Amino acid sequence: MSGPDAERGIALEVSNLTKRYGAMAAVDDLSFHVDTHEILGISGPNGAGKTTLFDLVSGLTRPSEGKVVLFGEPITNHRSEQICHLGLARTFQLNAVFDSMTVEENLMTANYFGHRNRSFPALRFDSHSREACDEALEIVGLASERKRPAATLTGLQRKLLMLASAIATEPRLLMLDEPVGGLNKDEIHQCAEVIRHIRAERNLTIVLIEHVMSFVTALADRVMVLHHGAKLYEGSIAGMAESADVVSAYLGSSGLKDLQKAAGASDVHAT
Ligand SMILES: Nc1ncnc2c1ncn2[C@@H]1O[C@H](COP(=O)(O)OP(=O)(O)OP(=O)(O)O)[C@@H](O)[C@H]1O
Repeated sequence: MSGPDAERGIALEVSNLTKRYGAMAAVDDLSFHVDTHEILGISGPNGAGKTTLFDLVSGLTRPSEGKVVLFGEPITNHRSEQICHLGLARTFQLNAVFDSMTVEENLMTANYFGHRNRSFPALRFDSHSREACDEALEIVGLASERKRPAATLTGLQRKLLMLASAIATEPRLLMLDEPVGGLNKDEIHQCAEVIRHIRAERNLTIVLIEHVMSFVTALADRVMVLHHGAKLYEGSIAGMAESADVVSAYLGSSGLKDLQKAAGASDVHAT
């Protein structure tokens, strides 16, 4: 770590970030920061700009304006693989694993290309990639599936493989885009436990986008709600339920009930 942000214990600092598509700002002059070892939950209505924000921070999309600093290092306009090598890994809403590879090949490939620069694009797995693969398999509970082709995994296992692939790059900041979308209640609980375990084991900072309130309340230290690309709310989960703006633009009365129920009934707590 280097630079003033690192000294202040800030993992990610986003300043005045904007992404315009024609006349529409998908992300609109957004500023926030994430402390090291914090879990920040991001919610908001469909089309609020959550995934675009992840794309901007992880280097998949270039910003129109603004600045992104990762562990004290400016990364605005860096390429995604450079950002990954600096310690930021992300997952995607939809399946993003190599179906034709086995589980362990997926993970060794993630480590091989995601951990450091490879000038020669050939797959020659070394002992470091094998160790990173073993550890990632263990941490998400997929060790018994290591030889299976990824295409044969269940929906939950594919989500866990995507998570393990991100872990295999040995990140310091993990960004998860709707990690439990499409999963049932038990699977959501299982994923929350895995993520809690990962944070504790790896001392990670995590930013997660999720609509499932039971999951957000189980894990997040703090939440930010986006609307039309801008910040509608930032603060505690309890405060989110009390924000008239959040209730009217996002939660509605049924979402508010879900949030209150989840906050009251959560049996998985952030460490
Ligand atoms: N490449 C693009 N070209 C034009 N418009 C885009 C592009 N990518 C995103 N948008 C628009 O930007 C806005 C924000 O989209 P984004 O996917 O970031 O929202 P989101 O909050 O992640 O939504 P969801 O919860 O449905 O995933 C939407 O209006 C979307 O249509």
